[in-house]
Amino acid sequence: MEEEVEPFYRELPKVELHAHLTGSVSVATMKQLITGKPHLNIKHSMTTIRKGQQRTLDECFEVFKVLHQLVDTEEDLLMITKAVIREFAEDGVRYLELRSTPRVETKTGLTKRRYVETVIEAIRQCKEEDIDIDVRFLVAVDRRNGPEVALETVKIAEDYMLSSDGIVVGMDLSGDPTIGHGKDLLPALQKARNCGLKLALHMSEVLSQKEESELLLTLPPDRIGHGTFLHPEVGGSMSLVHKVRQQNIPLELCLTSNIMSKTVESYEKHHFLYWYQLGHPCVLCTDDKGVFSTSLSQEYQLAASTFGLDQEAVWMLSQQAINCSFAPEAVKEQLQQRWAEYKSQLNC
Ligand SMILES: CNc1ncnc2c1ncn2[C@@H]1O[C@H](COP(=O)(O)O)[C@@H](O)[C@H]1O
Ligand SMILES: [Zn+2]
Repeated sequence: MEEEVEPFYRELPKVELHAHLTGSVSVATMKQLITGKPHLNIKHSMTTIRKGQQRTLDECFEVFKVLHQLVDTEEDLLMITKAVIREFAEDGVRYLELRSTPRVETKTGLTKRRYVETVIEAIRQCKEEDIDIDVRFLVAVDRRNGPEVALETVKIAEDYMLSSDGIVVGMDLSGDPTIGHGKDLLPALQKARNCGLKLALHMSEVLSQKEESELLLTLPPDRIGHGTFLHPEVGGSMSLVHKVRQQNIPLELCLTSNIMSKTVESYEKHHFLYWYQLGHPCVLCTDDKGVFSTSLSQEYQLAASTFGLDQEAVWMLSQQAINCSFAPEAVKEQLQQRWAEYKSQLNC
């Protein structure tokens, strides 16, 4: 898979803004985890969806349950986080926002706070090891767990935003989109926003979420994950499109994820084209690079070949992502400079 990506896409500096930690665990790391826990009797086919294969979104959430069994100690969590960061860096990602849902594992003593602290520790260690990537953390709310857990998670995120030297920058809303309703989570998300946490919310990943998306847009979120069914041609509405455009809310678009989990029929029919043609900020992302056997450079290459983007256009797409990030302004400026240097080297 990796060899299929042309050097231009690998060398292109990239910003990854939508990556779920557990879903980003690579095949090599999964092998290591599976070998270390033979009693779980987990087979490889249960953790990765290979190229050309598809699963329903429901089946994808079953895969996450298996992965969570494999990652149940602080040690595992530290190891996978560092491996995922290294892999993104090797793929040319220079700025990464990782998101993950804090979990409790009573058997091993893992608590939600230790979970967050361990991810932060892994990010710090990578920095000390001089891995060439700036990593931030979005604390995730799993929608299936309801309003109380959401409020508890906001409190945790707020505490670490204040004590992590800028590593925790925001929150994510994710989880099975067919379970729970955004209206119950609105107070928690409002609270997060009010205390200065940025919001990246999965919205309209499935068709039935029109009303919920209207409601979430009142916050408003700082970025939208997927937004597959926002526009009227696929069952969304002009009102949703207007609100997203008016507020200039960037979309995090994950081509392979949507095709493999069958919410989009084919690459050609991906809603990237709709929003890109409107000139709306679109950021290419991987979602779950391990589960969906992809990489960010591969996603850029796929977008370019599917929608006929030349190198200049691909470059602009990658550069535009800097401004959509939750990095402080000074960091954005540094990244812009780096991008400009790369551009003169690549001559595109
Ligand atoms: C495929 N589309 C998707 N839609 C919605 N939520 C998703 C997702 N892919 C991943 N997640 C969310 O990320 C968790 C795994 O990473 P963490 O354990 O948090 O690191 C999943 O349990 C789910 O809540
Ligand atoms: Zn996602």
